[in-house]
Amino acid sequence: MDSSNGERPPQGEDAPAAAAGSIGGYESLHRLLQSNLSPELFKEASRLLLGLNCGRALEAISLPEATSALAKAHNFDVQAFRFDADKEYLRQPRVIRVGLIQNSIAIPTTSHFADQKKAIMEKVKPMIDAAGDAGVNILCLQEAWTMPFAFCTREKRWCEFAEPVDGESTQFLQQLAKKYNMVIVSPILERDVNHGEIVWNTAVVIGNHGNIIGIHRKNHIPRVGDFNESTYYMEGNTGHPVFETAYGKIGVNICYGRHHPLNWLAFGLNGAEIVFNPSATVGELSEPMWPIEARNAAIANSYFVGSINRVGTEVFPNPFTSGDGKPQHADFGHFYGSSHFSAPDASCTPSLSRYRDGLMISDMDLNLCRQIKDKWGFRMTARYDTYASLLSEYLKPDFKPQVIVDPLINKSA
Ligand SMILES: NC(=O)NCCC(=O)O
Repeated sequence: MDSSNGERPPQGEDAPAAAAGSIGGYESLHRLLQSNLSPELFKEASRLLLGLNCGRALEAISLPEATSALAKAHNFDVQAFRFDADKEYLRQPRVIRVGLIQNSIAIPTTSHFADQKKAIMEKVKPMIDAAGDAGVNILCLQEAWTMPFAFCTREKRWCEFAEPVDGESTQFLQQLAKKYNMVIVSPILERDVNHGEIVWNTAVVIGNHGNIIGIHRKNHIPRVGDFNESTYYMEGNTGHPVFETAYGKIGVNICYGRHHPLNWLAFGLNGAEIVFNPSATVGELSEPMWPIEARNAAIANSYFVGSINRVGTEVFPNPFTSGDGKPQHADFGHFYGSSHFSAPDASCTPSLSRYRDGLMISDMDLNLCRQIKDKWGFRMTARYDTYASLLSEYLKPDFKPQVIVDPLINKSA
């Protein structure tokens, strides 16, 4: 199974020199296995790693020539797959096409801020065009896509990248949303002009008519490693909205929210059929978690998840520390890309490149969500009443954990 429609650089030993961020010269674990295992063993490994959809390996789908040509001209990875659902007697299939874009920044972080933003927008534009040419219905960009992920620095000057909800990047995407009849989820640094000009980490959801459907603000703000984001913005105040779009019901769980199962649950309870997880995270911190958390959320909540992570290493003008004893440094480490989709039936796509820009496309029959709810009954068997009473007790200052102590605990045998 190789779904690459773009021009792929040589892999493994054929790679001229292992590209920074590659896995020994390979763009992804999937491609490493594909190149080094026999076809039979690769099939078995893929079955175990990616699961099966309707009893079969996920099929790659072919894309229009225009999409492949853009991928080749702008050197981005493009992959495309199809999640099926069973045929139903009473409902028609609800197949939609969904896209995820991952990218590196375009010019050094020392450049003029206006130039940096412009260069990123110019870089991402052909990828959005490629998605539009491929007939993508819903597209999601990465977290804070208009800027370098400068929150490691704690320097306040990066707040200048913040924009009002209807600002420059939204206007840019509104035109494209209209042109391609596409819903676009745009995660930005938001400047809340009506509330003291404070800053939020926000996803703007743009409808396929170019209208702003609404926003969601990141619920969980990290305080881990160099992710010093609490210096810039507070925990979001928008709850867990689900946006009913022309193509399906979507939610946005921004980055660090993926470590919180109740955050995922809340989007599910509000009826999401797809939850996007636009992220910015680095290999040393989170890579072992990356393929697990989103996939688990898709399984536990019977919805699709689209996971997106930026790529590359962003070096900042001034070195910084984060109070963790590490020597001062000027970058976060490598953002490992690896964007992918997970489905409610536990299947998932391979990941995009670990170091190149990329566009992941997947067709998905949203009927799968209810079919999996009916099959596994997770909603029916959940004990929301007991969780709710535990949580309300837990919130009380005099909460006592329900622990039953073995009266013989200190008695020698
Ligand atoms: N952007 C962000 O919230 N990153 C935190 C690190 C992580 O969750 O892996």
